[in-house]
Amino acid sequence: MLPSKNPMTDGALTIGIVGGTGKMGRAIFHESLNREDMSTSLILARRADLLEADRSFTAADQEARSPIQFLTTVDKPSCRVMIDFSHPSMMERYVPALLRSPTPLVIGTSGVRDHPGFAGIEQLSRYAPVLAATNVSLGMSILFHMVKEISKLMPISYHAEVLDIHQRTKREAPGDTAKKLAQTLAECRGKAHQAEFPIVMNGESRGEGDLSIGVQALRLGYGVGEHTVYFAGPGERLELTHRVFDRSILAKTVLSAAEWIVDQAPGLYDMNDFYGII
Ligand SMILES: NC(=O)C1=CN([C@@H]2O[C@H](COP(=O)(O)OP(=O)(O)OC[C@H]3O[C@@H](n4cnc5c(N)ncnc54)[C@H](OP(=O)(O)O)[C@@H]3O)[C@@H](O)[C@H]2O)C=CC1
Ligand SMILES: O=C(O)C1=N[C@H](C(=O)O)C[C@H](O)C1
Repeated sequence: MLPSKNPMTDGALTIGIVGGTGKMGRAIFHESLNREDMSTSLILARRADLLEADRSFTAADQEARSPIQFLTTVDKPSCRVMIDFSHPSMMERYVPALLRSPTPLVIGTSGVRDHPGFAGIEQLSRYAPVLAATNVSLGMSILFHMVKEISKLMPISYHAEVLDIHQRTKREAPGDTAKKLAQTLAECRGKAHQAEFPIVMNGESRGEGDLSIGVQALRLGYGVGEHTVYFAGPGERLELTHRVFDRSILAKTVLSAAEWIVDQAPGLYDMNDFYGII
């Protein structure tokens, strides 16, 4: 059931944010304040009391067009679309409610596909549209497209590697994007050359003819995210790098994606569907 009408939020898309205390959760919330056509109606966190005590949230709540619910578990989704950038363990705190009242979802949290809770997300996608986005950047969707095309042209003898650089505090190492880049390389190179390209982590020593694709992660500093795909052969190396400089760009894209997903039919979507990239 959708939330009841409120004259202050009529016409505005109400969003719920999972992981309100996190870097992305905060960025999404603050971007939503710049959108006349959106309103945050609920924020889910492990410690909802911390959010209520946080002046940046309470001040915004007072100015908001309608009150924000600060929750540790969702019983009934008081939002038109839910947005999750948090930790896979958070799924159990809101997915049952979304299944009871089918609600569109944008989920960008790393590691969710390897978590048992993802079965609930797949179930939800039978009744509501779900966007599961490993990486929301346009440049990254284009990089995946380029990697597929280059894999068709690159000789089998050229080595391919992936480097993932993120802020020191990022939990996953390597992250989902790096793993997916390596999987895409393995599949596309495998198809082009009718051969097996195993994926290895942490750059163990390998022979020249070894076809494996290495994935390395550096966790340092305070930036956002950077991924490089390397192809190296005799006397040359091709490097394709994607860098994100500003988390607010990611947050703006997430809000556009939330706006898009509510108009889709039930199903499981990815960022290529949003950007229209084949
Ligand atoms: N798809 C994409 O394009 C992007 C995806 N991401 C992904 O989104 C997620 C959040 O990123 P970011 O905001 O930078 O991360 P932060 O570490 O800043 O925030 C993590 C959030 O998850 C919550 N959380 C709940 N349970 C746990 C737990 N067991 N361990 C750790 N955190 C927990 C934290 O709550 P508490 O405050 O209580 O610890 C916090 O709200 C990550 O998985 C990241 O990889 C990030 C950027 C872009
Ligand atoms: O934690 C982050 O910041 C990011 N995580 C995602 C990942 O590792 O795939 C996407 C992006 O790189 C930002």
